[in-house]
Amino acid sequence: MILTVTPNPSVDRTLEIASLVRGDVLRVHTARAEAGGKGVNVSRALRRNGSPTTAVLPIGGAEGAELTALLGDLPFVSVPIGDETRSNITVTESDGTTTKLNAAGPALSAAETDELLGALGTELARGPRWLAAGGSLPLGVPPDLYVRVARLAAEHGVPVALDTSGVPLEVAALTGAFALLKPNQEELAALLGRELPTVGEVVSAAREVLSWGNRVVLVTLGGHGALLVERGRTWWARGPEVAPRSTVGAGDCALAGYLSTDALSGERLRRAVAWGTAAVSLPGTTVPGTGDIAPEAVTVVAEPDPHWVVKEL
Ligand SMILES: Nc1ncnc2c1ncn2[C@@H]1O[C@H](COP(=O)(O)OP(=O)(O)OP(=O)(O)O)[C@@H](O)[C@H]1O
Ligand SMILES: O=P(O)(O)OC[C@@]1(O)O[C@H](CO)[C@@H](O)[C@@H]1O
Repeated sequence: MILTVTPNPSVDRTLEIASLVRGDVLRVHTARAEAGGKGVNVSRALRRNGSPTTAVLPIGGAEGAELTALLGDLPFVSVPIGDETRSNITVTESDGTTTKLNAAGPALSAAETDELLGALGTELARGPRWLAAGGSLPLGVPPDLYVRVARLAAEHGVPVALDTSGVPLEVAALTGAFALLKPNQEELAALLGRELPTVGEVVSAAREVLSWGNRVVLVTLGGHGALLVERGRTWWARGPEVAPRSTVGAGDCALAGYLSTDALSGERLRRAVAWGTAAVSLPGTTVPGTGDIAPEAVTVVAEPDPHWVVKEL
């Protein structure tokens, strides 16, 4: 079983339009609402592919009631909060451009934060294979929440995969307490404070993160696939070119794909990229099922050429 925790989940509202013109009245041709937030998406992707999972999350207000309904048959444990769960807006254009407007979200009191950790502790005691924690933190929650999450998981011997950004990532990564960190290229660049335009530069940044004590870094590179960096070993995997429909949640699906198997590293990376690639072809925050995912179409290279360019400057 894979447990996930999402301190700041959302109702993801997606508006599909022809093209975005600032200041105009634009016609929406499709509108959808899905359960969102990074851990929630990891759970949704695992569930859709038959892997047992439970999501832990705070839920409040009318948006929270809608989120609960949108979770459908996903096993979850929710902690009631006084403030309202957020809605995040995505605008996708017909050329595949995705624009996202993420709300700050509710404020959580210290007692609500403790209740969330309490609920997580109860689920950790059931002995999940992994805990995947992810996303921004709600207002009022100290930036070291993921450090507390890692400590709690360590008490139960559960490895933690973390996907967050900004200060919570910096604070967490520096403790070196994570079995896996999943930054995208931008998040890793922000963490290290430098641009990472080539495979070699991404790999040395990831190695720096490993030197703090973390065990594995999975760097997602958008259309360039993903790099898996372990101590002394690196793999790069890329999927076939696809016409993106919405990139929202692709990183979460990649993480779910990685966690879904105990295969050897290169194969786990292949699965991550296959799940991520499948996600971008689907609208909104829709997660792919087995019919969408094509691991055989993914190329995996061990010890890739460090000179390959993965970001134009
Ligand atoms: N334009 C694209 N074309 C093909 N595959 C893509 C594209 N964008 C993303 N992917 C696939 O999805 C994976 C995750 O993408 P990305 O690096 O954008 O994650 P992310 O920024 O963490 O996403 P999010 O935060 O929205 O979940 C990539 O490793 C790749 O396999
Ligand atoms: O604001 P955060 O917590 O950083 O990100 C939230 C979010 O953008 O992440 C998911 C995609 O990864 C979406 O479902 C959700 O809206």
